[in-house]
Amino acid sequence: MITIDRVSKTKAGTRILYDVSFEARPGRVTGFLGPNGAGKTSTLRILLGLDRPQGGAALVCGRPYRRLTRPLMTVGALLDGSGAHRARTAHAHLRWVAASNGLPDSRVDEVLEIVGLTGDARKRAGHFSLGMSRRLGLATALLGDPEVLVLDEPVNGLDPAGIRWMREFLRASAAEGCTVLLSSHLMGELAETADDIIVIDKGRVVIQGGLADVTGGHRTLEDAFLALTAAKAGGSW
Ligand SMILES: Nc1ncnc2c1ncn2[C@@H]1O[C@H](COP(=O)(O)OP(=O)(O)OP(=O)(O)O)[C@@H](O)[C@H]1O
Repeated sequence: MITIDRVSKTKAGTRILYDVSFEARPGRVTGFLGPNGAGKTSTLRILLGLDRPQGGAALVCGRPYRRLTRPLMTVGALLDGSGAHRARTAHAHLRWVAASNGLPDSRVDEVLEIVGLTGDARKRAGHFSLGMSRRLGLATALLGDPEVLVLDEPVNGLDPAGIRWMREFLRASAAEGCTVLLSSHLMGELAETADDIIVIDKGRVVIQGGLADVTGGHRTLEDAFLALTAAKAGGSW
């Protein structure tokens, strides 16, 4: 369960989040959608304890990230890049993260297998393609077998087969009871993957609900999105 409760944030003297509130529930994929600069990454960074809000609370399983006793076993996060040092192999990176979180080495081979990187495990992260880096980032997020997944633009850099694989993986995770929250620019992709949608624009949630409710009387999620946000004015999307 993820709870974002009236989160506000000011950066460099400018308000970037205004009382943002929503929930992402277990067993569902929740899509977090918004134009460039809407506040998606800022919200996810607060949720993951990388930034502090000026007001409100962001909770994972009822607690702020910083108060989780074993964060990697509660929430797996995929933000920019893989998080691995360029000179480290995928296997060495994962072993290092596993060891520093008290997780067994055996889990490293399991997550490499899940994300399809077993054959590339001994390659250096610096030699990985963008898509391979996303897979390594996801493998790291999965090390603790967390019940919550938070992913910022997870299909960025993936080829069509990779996109389909990611979609199926996220749907299967939700089917097993995980809470999955992902941001994406790709409305078609979100419409295929998400059960619930939150649309944020200029730091404010403009609509949230089940995919069918948000799409409402519009033909597609993209039409609904364009009608709801400044992007319809040929803006920043
Ligand atoms: N360090 C910072 N200092 C000042 N302003 C910032 C900083 N980081 C982000 N912002 C501003 O906060 C707003 C929200 O940015 P954020 O990155 O959260 O948006 P986003 O929805 O993730 O956008 P994108 O889809 O382009 O990644 C933007 O107006 C951005 O310029």
